Amino acid sequence: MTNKIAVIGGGSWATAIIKMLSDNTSPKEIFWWMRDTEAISYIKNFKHNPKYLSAVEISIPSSNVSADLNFIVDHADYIILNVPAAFLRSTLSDLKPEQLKGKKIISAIKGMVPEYNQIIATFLNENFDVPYHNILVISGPCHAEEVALEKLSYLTIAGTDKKLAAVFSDFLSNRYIKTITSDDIFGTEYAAVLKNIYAVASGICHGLGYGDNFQAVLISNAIREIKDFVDAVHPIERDIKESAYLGDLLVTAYSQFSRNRTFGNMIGKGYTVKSAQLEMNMIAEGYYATHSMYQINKNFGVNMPILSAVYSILYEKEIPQQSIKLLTEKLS
Ligand SMILES: NC(=O)C1=CN([C@@H]2O[C@H](COP(=O)(O)OP(=O)(O)OC[C@H]3O[C@@H](n4cnc5c(N)ncnc54)[C@H](O)[C@@H]3O)[C@@H](O)[C@H]2O)C=CC1
Ligand SMILES: O=C(CO)COP(=O)(O)O
Repeated sequence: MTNKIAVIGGGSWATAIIKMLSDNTSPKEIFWWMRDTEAISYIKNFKHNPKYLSAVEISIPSSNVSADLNFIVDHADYIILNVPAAFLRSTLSDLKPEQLKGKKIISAIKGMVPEYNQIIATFLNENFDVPYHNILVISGPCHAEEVALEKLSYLTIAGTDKKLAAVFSDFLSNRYIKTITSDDIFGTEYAAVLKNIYAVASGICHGLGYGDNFQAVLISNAIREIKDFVDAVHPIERDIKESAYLGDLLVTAYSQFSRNRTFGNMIGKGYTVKSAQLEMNMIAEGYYATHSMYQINKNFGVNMPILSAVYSILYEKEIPQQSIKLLTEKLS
């Protein structure tokens, strides 16, 4: 039986995932949903996504690219969700839970559904009755731009059903993608959400003129905040130095390709949130995640001074210089 895999979303990461799946040799049929009908026509005519990773050649059949979500979902056994988290609820609003019955749903999103302050696995479970054993998460330090360049990258596939994680990871691995499996679906999701916030913090500090010496202190403190939070939310044995946790924090905080760092840098340089968002054609999940995580942490009470500083800048109109100056007194 040929495995049928759908990718939902038309941005950089969705385009990179289409490339990874296409460059993997196991037999499969790939479907692709995106909302932008002009981009779909362009892909059908010229085999490239016009707005995101436009150098990547798209080799899937034209008839498998569509803006009809029902058509794409009904054709697939594996559904990879990859719209930014802020748009997930509206994207899936016409879909009924029965349509996802028995299907394996994989989140490649690193963000929280803002309407519910939920990670994607919980959102799918509570709103679409998808059992946790049918849910996987794709994470790990990996920028879409480097996938386009076929630079060696490692992805972690996390799921409560480790066998399913192994089966799915065999669809993604190829000559430049190595896959690791994990059963820590909640810790992996929360760590991926949090690292975006710390990359925003890193960008803000860079924009304010702090140097590499301070960045190293900031990121050392950030990984401790991540560890304390994920241990509080989902206390299992985990090594926070694994690439899905520490690795993803490092690449997002330091890479030239990071959307979150770029967004933070603009805030540090004095842009308003609105103008920084307008300047980017891409989505910095850390902006939305800061709000959700700040609310969630009211229940857990974990000491997270970096999260609080970023929240005060993005949502309480605090002046970045002042918030970061106060933060520097709390780091060690
Ligand atoms: N880009 C990357 O290297 C990686 C991204 N991710 C995650 O993948 C997810 C998707 O991000 P990217 O592909 O980077 O997005 P992107 O920033 O490249 O593109 C933005 C996407 O959002 C869509 N969009 C914008 N406004 C919308 C609206 N009102 N309704 C619906 N869709 C809208 C655009 O059509 C586009 O598909 C995020 O959760 C991100 O954290 C995860 C790993 C790597
Ligand atoms: O998750 C990512 C890299 O692993 C992408 O991070 P950015 O969204 O900040 O580019």
